[in-house]
Amino acid sequence: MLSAPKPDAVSGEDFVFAALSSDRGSWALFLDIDGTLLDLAATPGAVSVPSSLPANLEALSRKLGGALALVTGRSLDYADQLFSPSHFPIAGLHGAERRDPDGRVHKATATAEFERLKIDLIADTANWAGVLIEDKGAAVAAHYRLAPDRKQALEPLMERALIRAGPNWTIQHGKMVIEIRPASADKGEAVTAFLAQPVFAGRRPIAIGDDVTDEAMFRTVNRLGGFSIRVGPPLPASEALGSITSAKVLRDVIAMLVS
Ligand SMILES: O=P(O)(O)OC[C@H]1O[C@H](O[C@H]2O[C@H](CO)[C@@H](O)[C@H](O)[C@H]2O)[C@H](O)[C@@H](O)[C@@H]1O
Ligand SMILES: [Mg+2]
Repeated sequence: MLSAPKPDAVSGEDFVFAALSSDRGSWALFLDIDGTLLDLAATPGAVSVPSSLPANLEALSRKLGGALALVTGRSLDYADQLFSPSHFPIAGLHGAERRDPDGRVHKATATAEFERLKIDLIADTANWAGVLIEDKGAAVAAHYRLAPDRKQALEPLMERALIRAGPNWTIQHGKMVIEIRPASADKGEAVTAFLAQPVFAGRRPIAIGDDVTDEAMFRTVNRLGGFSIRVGPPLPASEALGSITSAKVLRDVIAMLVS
């Protein structure tokens, strides 16, 4: 439930612009994808990647000495396709998958039971108009953006699916979506893992995200003396220290930083 804006929230765009235009050697940047770099769309497949964005991110990454990573709930492979031909260090499935700056890939694997429960979820919701099951390999998302009334019915369905998945998976709530994701790592742990690597080590992290899953990386960067930014209105319930109005404003700031 949305509540009143934080009165003391810092302007995220001013902070990012000032920090990354003057002191690039000190900062590392961790960027969520959906709702942060990209505008939200009606379905996962309907997102549009502005044609200048991958090149602008590459240019910014170069200015940061490579210390820029994408940290997303998408699968690593799907997120890579979105930004193709660019390839950034990336964490997928909310932190459970990762490709490090040296190219090493850490993948999460689905069990046979997990594969079966995904098939059953698709069958169980086949007649629920507007509900979309997204198969992400070792995670699965039940989207209800096109059928908000189905949220209540999806919750127990996903809780039962989680029991079948077992203790190595957990529920992840998000914007008009209920997911089952590997419990092995969250976005905060993914940020910690990146910061342990030479390209990122010793830098202060800035994390930018828009959703519940991003709170884990906000907590991590706040604890490490970095800065956290929520895209959207500042919320008392969020641990982000600053806010940016929209994904478009963030993209404009990135474009200005590399122009
Ligand atoms: O961590 P993120 O990069 O923000 O990914 C979170 C989820 O994003 C996608 O779902 C969301 O965006 C869709 C496209 O705009 C939208 O239709 C949906 O309602 C949102 O929940 C993606 O499909 C999920 O797999 C990600 O976990
Ligand atoms: Mg997001």
